[in-house]
Amino acid sequence: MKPRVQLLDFDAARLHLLEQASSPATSNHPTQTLNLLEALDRVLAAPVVSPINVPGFDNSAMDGYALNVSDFARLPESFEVVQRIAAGHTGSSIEADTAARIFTGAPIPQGCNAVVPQEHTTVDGTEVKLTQAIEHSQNIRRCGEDIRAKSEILPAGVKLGPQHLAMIASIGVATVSVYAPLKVGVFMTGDELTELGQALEPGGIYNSNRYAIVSLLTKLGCVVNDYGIVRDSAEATREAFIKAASENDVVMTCGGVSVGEEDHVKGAVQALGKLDLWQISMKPGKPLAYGKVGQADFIGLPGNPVSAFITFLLMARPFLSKRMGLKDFDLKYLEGISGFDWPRPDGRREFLRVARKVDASDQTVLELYPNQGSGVMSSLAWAEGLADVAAGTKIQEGDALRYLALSDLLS
Ligand SMILES: Nc1nc2c(c(=O)[nH]1)N[C@H]1C(S)=C(S)[C@@H](COP(=O)(O)OP(=O)(O)OC[C@H]3O[C@@H](n4cnc5c(N)ncnc54)[C@H](O)[C@@H]3O)O[C@H]1N2
Ligand code: MOO
Repeated sequence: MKPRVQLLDFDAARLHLLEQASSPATSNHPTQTLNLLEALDRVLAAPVVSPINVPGFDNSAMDGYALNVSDFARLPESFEVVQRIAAGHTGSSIEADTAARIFTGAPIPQGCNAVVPQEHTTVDGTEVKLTQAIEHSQNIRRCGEDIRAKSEILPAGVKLGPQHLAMIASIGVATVSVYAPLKVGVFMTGDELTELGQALEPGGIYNSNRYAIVSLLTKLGCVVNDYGIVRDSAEATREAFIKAASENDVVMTCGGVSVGEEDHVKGAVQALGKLDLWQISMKPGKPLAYGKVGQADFIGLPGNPVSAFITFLLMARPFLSKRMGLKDFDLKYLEGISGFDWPRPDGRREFLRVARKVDASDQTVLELYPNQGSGVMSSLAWAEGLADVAAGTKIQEGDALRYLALSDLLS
């Protein structure tokens, strides 16, 4: 009998994988200069420094009256309105105990030390009376209170979302330096795989993982080169690797990493490069493999559809994110409570497909999908999270349970 293979600890394998992920700054990955709207979802390659203050001048936060109050302890009966300042226009200095009609965003005139919203006033001709107490500096947005000139507003490694683009636009910067996307060559292995549009032969299945992996990579911001289906032969697998490794930063395969004699992926990697990791204590996803083929990183996902998806999210995604230069690449756990019993745990760490409910005391209760099989994609389509159950650990309803939100993993 062959000795039982020692599986690699999930965290140790994950950390090892992350250590192998060279950041684009150290690997001289090319950068691009893009206009802001083209840079959505791209990774900043250099910090953004503001040339200006934002706001660029003290301005009103309200439609109302800009006051020059000489003594906040002894307010005059009323203030005379001596000028009108709209946004985009500048006023002139206002004298003690006079006011300017002012609008949101308009520059605060010299002498003004408080703005009252118009709802807190009564107006009689050119006189404005206050109906509520006021404080020094109220409703004045100060120059530079959002962004200081010469300050770094975003570090390298930020994935540019709409909020970042707006912030960069507010300092008048029209272009940013981002990393060129990572090129990932993908192929699926298996004689049973059938492309959509073709009739299924006996024993055939549709190549559904292609749609998972290509879209997961695209969503992450990678350029995907899809090499299609590679038949179960050592030669075809080697040829596919040689081509994909010469044309991409990373080669990702799916299937053919288990122990059967039709599993040619590992052998091809060992022949052409180096197999660094294989067989991890996780369920689903045990046969996940990592290595190098030429200059390219190799990630071998298992063929079972749920295993491929989950190993992508938990292992490949953090690796690729770090490789893409993202500073925020690791898993983010949330706390919940089990809504189920798990009396027969596996010897591997398990990632269970769960949905979230909020109970009467506002706690997140995790409900289990009944079929946790590695081929059951309905479990993932239904799920909102992956509950993390330590190897060999029984769970009882009501126990604390950490989980990863799919909305985060798929963002
Ligand atoms: N004797 C053993 N058998 C298996 C072991 C083991 O340790 N000993 N491990 C099992 C585990 S765990 C997994 S996960 C799978 C993974 O195997 P492979 O990565 O080699 O994948 P395949 O054998 O090629 O396929 C597995 C399964 O997935 C289907 N598949 C494959 N590619 C696709 C695709 N592109 N789209 C949809 N479905 C796909 C394939 O038809 C198989 O049903 O191995 C276990 N076996
Ligand atoms: O690890 Mo496999 O993913 O159990 O089916």
